[in-house]
Amino acid sequence: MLSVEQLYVNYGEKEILHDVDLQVAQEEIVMIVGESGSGKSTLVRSIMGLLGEEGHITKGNIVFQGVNLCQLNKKQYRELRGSRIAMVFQQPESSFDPTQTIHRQFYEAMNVHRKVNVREAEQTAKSLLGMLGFREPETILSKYPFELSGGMAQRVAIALAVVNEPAFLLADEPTSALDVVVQKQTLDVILDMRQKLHMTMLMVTHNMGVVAYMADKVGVMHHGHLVEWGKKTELLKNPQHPYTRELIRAIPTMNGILPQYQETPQMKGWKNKVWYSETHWALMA
Ligand SMILES: Nc1ncnc2c1ncn2[C@@H]1O[C@H](COP(=O)(O)OP(=O)(O)OP(=O)(O)O)[C@@H](O)[C@H]1O
Repeated sequence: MLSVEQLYVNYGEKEILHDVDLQVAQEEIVMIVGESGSGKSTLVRSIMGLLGEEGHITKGNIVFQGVNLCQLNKKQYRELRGSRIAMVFQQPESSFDPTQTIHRQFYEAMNVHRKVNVREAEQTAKSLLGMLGFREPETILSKYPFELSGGMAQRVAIALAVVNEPAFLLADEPTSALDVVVQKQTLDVILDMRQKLHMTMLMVTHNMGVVAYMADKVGVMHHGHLVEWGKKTELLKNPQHPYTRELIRAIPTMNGILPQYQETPQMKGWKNKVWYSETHWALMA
């Protein structure tokens, strides 16, 4: 589905990403962890084609569904964003126009990619918001972004990101600005969306608890290098790189021992999922 091949990225003269290689298969959730400044957001921005004036790919390829994204022009990239690849940001405000109602934002997000009428946009938005657990979606649609709480706004931002049913969703720390309870609800919503819309995902987090909860594969970034890459279960049980060991040791648990995986009935059909009690979750957030 997506393959990052020997990617080197600079901001100006400074090399930020060095020889990054990873593959994301259909419907997989890949999580990228690493300390602040290790290059996680730069990797996501490279995939989205949003490196800005200073940033550029100096070497390597990003291949999505057989197309080399590094060869797209700005117009082609714009067409891809929001339709086949979408993004959820850390701050939900980044996804909204503060001067428009939520309904208008759904309408415009859909209209960029295909002609829809207001009623059709409303129906789609209501159905998505319903899926995301809003009991009265029409009330949400009539609101302005500032009228939503942080947790509500992030769920609406997720709905807006997936309104055109993208094949691939990128998320840069989508829950770190939220409180612990809302964090878990939001992550569950993302898992639910993945299942309902058959999306593939790459998500950045600094939280190993989140990785343990929902990743299939994990990449660990350190000083712009992808120092470890593999299936979550293997990586958590048998980390190879000293930095990964450090990250895992830092997961707070009640007894200081890495929690054991438990297969539960809720996980039926969800390969490699890890279940934690609410208490455990709160401790790890
Ligand atoms: N627009 C920019 N211009 C110049 N340097 C930048 C720019 N954006 C990021 N950098 C630098 O690139 C490096 C990687 O930053 P990046 O934001 O990708 O790291 P990160 O792992 O996402 O960090 P965080 O977890 O704090 O968001 C850092 O040294 C940062 O200072």
